[in-house]
Amino acid sequence: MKALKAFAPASIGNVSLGFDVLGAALAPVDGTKLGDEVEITSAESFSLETVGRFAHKLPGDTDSNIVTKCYHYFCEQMEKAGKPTSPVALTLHKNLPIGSGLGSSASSIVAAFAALNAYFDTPFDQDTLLIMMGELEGQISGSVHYDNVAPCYLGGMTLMTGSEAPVTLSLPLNDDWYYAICYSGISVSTAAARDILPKQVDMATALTFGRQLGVFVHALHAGNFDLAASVMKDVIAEPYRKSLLPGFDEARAFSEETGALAFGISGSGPTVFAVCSSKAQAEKVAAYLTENYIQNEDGFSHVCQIPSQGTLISE
Ligand SMILES: Nc1ncnc2c1ncn2[C@@H]1O[C@H](COP(=O)(O)OP(=O)(O)O)[C@@H](O)[C@H]1O
Ligand SMILES: N[C@@H](CCOP(=O)(O)O)C(=O)O
Repeated sequence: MKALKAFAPASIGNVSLGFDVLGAALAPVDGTKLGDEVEITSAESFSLETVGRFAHKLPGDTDSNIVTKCYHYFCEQMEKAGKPTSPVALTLHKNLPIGSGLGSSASSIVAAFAALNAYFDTPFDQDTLLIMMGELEGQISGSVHYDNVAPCYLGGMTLMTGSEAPVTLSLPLNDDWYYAICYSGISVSTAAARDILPKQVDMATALTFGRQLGVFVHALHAGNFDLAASVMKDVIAEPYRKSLLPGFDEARAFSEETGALAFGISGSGPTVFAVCSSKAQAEKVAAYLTENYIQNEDGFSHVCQIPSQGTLISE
């Protein structure tokens, strides 16, 4: 019987300065597997089983699970392409909290599509699959954005092109940066956190956004990481979203006092991240966040780096 699994890591959407166009995969340095996993095997009829730490927070009915929607969408696309499918049994290991800002829905979507594509002998190329992933992410959050699905699938830090081929570009990574991340334990709906944003930005904000993104990309390619860090500021979403995040200003203040290079909201929150120039500094910020930013037993902190590996397929 054919069987395989796909692990898809957590990710930071926006990375502060790139609303909807910049994202980064995350891997805890202690080896914790932070991400969802989908197992796939042949079956008489389609089924989805959900297990894992956050499975109990998923919608009760299988049809509402985004993984089921991925399966049906994948089969439709296969039919359009004149390729055969067969029923499969899926198991979703829901390890990421929902509404966390860690790309939880993206992780399930990417793991599902990657598992299906591998199981059916790679009928779709990378860009086609990314477009399918973005479509499903859009169904959940209210608008198509690739800043979680792209790094989750491909790894690294990815910049969206706005084009269909390639959908995304990989940016150079700084191996010396460590990311202290902390999920507070509360849930923030991405769709709701998008709804509170103004539909238009003023000229000054647009100019700052464009300048920062241009400088950031240049600085990474030039290996000038201090310059890159200096423009990691969110002028689009943070001013509106931080009101949803108890303890955000205090956490930023501590992070800055400790010498962190940048601090911001991961995706639509409540997870926050600090970019640190050493592992020891990231550990110090993570310890503060654990003590002061976590609100309940669902919360957690990790010291992470950005892995160059995204989704991993294994037997
Ligand atoms: N496999 C899944 N993983 C995450 N969310 C799912 C899944 N299936 C369905 N959902 C629903 O999709 C929505 C995801 O909310 P969202 O705020 O976008 O989460 P996140 O920001 O963590 O991706 C929730 O209403 C959740 O119940
Ligand atoms: N660019 C999106 C990212 C949402 O990330 P999530 O992890 O909160 O789903 C946004 O900022 O709305």
